Amino acid sequence: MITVTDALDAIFKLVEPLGTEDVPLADAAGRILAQPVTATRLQPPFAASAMDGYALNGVEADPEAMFHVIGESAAGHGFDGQVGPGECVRIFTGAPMPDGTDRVIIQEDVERKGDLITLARALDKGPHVRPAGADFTPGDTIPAPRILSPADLALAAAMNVPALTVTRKPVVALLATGDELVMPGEMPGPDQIIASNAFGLKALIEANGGHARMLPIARDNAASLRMAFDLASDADLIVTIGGASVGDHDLVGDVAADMGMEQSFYKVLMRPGKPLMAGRLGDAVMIGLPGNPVSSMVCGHVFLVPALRALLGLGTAAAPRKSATLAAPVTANGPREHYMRARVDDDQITIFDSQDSALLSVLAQANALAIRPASDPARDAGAQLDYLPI
Ligand SMILES: Nc1nc2c(c(=O)[nH]1)N[C@H]1C(S)=C(S)[C@@H](COP(=O)(O)OP(=O)(O)OC[C@H]3O[C@@H](n4cnc5c(N)ncnc54)[C@H](O)[C@@H]3O)O[C@H]1N2
Ligand code: MOO
Repeated sequence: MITVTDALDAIFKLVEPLGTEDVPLADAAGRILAQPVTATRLQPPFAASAMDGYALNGVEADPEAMFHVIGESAAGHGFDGQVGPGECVRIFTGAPMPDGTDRVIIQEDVERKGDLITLARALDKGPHVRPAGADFTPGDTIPAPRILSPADLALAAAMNVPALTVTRKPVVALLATGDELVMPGEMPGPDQIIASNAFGLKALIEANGGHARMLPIARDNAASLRMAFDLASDADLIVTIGGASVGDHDLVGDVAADMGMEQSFYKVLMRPGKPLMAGRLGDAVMIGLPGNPVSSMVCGHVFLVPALRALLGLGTAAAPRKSATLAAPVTANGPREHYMRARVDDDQITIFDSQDSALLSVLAQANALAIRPASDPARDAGAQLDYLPI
């Protein structure tokens, strides 16, 4: 058995960042920017008013001074002329500042009669002008790689870049295995249960930039498993669920090996998740998850999400950990790194009593996986403990 760190490194060795594609801005949210975006223009492209009011030369802006209104500058329709001493231009937010002006007096500080304005005795500070290029100038970039946020897309749009080069979405084939499984909504036989794992994993994959494709459930025989593997041959990542352990009906490893899977490792010093396997099958990376529902989700957080990030060109790093204060003492841990369902509230971590890897209800209450290192000694309440937010 290998450690979690060695298993993750072995998975990273199997994974290469995927190629790129161009997508329109409107479809780019959450995608991974693969090439930096570079501005070729100024924003704003001219000095612009930040308020509705009157543009004038700031040195003349004395309390109660009077000015002639000689024109108007609105957003999309600037004022072409020159503004001289004693003159001003009616101006609106976003409009170009006319030549000869450098300050906007907000209209609340102005009394207007016909074409004459009088400034108030006490003036708002101003100048309420956004200099040309205040937001960005040619050559400014949105660096890559990054997960495109709503703000990034608005910025790229302002830079007049209509399409972005992003990393192709990893296609993940999810292959549930087991004679006991039926799909949600079907009528299970007396010895059957509902296939749940692929739904949690699909959500996890898609929240992390992948495209998950659920294959039909494979039965516990070689022919059915082979057929399912064949359906997965175009995937970047094949994720099997179940059939990974040592029982007579656990055939995933054998069938994959018969189909040419080059195994990288099998069995990891962790709890839950011990029977994890990984390797290369044709052009795809294969990760074989244990079938116990919580084991498959824990391995999803610990291995699948970092593998997706590596495929997306976001680097090779373990899922980021945080730390919190133990709310209650814990006993010594065994020889496997233990990922324990827990809740973190106000920086206090409470580990649930029940840690059976079949209990999804406990997972659904958890917002963290507390991490007990292998052979970690007993710890008192108040000690710090690492966890993965989930
Ligand atoms: N003698 C030993 N037995 C077991 C060992 C061991 O080391 N020696 N390891 C145990 C551990 S740890 C795990 S984890 C399980 C993993 O076994 P498999 O990967 O072979 O999983 P299955 O036997 O197929 O299923 C286990 C459990 O999970 C249910 N399951 C499977 N797939 C799904 C699904 N898609 N949705 C919902 N539930 C699923 C399945 O019905 C079983 O109850 O092996 C231990 N045994
Ligand atoms: O490792 Mo199993 O995944 O403990 O339940």
